Amino acid sequence: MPIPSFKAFTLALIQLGQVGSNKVENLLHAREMILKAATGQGHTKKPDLIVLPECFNSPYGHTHFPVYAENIGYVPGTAYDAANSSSESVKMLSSVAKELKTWLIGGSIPERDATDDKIYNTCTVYNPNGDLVAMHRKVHLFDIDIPGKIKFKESETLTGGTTLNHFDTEFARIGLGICYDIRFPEMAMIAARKGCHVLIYPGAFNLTTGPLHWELLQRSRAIDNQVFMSMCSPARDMTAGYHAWGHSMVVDPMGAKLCEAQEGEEIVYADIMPEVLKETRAGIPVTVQRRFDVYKDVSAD
Ligand SMILES: O=C(O)CCC(=O)C(=O)O
Repeated sequence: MPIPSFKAFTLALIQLGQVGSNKVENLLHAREMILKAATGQGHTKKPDLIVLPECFNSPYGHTHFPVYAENIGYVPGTAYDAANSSSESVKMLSSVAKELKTWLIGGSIPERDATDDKIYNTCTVYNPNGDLVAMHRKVHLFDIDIPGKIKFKESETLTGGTTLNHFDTEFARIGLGICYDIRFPEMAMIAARKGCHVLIYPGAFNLTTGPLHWELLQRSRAIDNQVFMSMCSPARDMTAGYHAWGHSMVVDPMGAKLCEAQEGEEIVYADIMPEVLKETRAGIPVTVQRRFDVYKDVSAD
């Protein structure tokens, strides 16, 4: 597929709050917030692409994933009827994308694959006709144990995805990842070498790793690859079982922050300007200075 030419566009990140145990309410609230984000809320431009956070329809926790998991049944490259999907979340996302005529990254949801009964942490993407055009299953599962601070083991109920994914819009090629995927620079590197201009990872860091790593990792991936990088988090809820860091943000190819949410429910916007990518790559030409004669291109598949 030819890489689309990179044009200016506006990105909206929904740092979603009120994600509780009632899925119907979670979906209704997410829909309301997508409608709100689409108005632009006084930002200079209305958004072309709206993003939800990781696990937006269910509480975050490995015991919840099997309970909230939905069958999606999307096979990339084949026809898929999102309006009549067996997934309630897919139906809602598809219909609101179509209603608003917007691109939409549906954060992530727990997905049960009917063919192998495995559960994945899955991001789906919709075009302005409401078609489901891309899907990413979190590749790297969040299994960490920092004594006295945080222990989390997604692999107790989830399986890691096995594919890397991006999608094309009329304004950019966009690479996908989910949360912990950002700690693996190879993934971002491969996406950038495949021509992605922007990388978007719904995520939900925590109060231990968030303060030190959330921003640093995004700025690092942006600078490594001279791309725009963004992560969209749920709002922090201290009554929930998992305390998300928040601070959804967009970083430009120089590593400068274009916008950042605080901890609560909030929608933030960023204007993505292709000149910044072009100027960064011209001024600091690392993309053409690589020494693959000295070391291998580790991003090559
Ligand atoms: O990498 C981290 O510190 C947090 C990752 C995480 O929360 C996740 O993958 O859901």
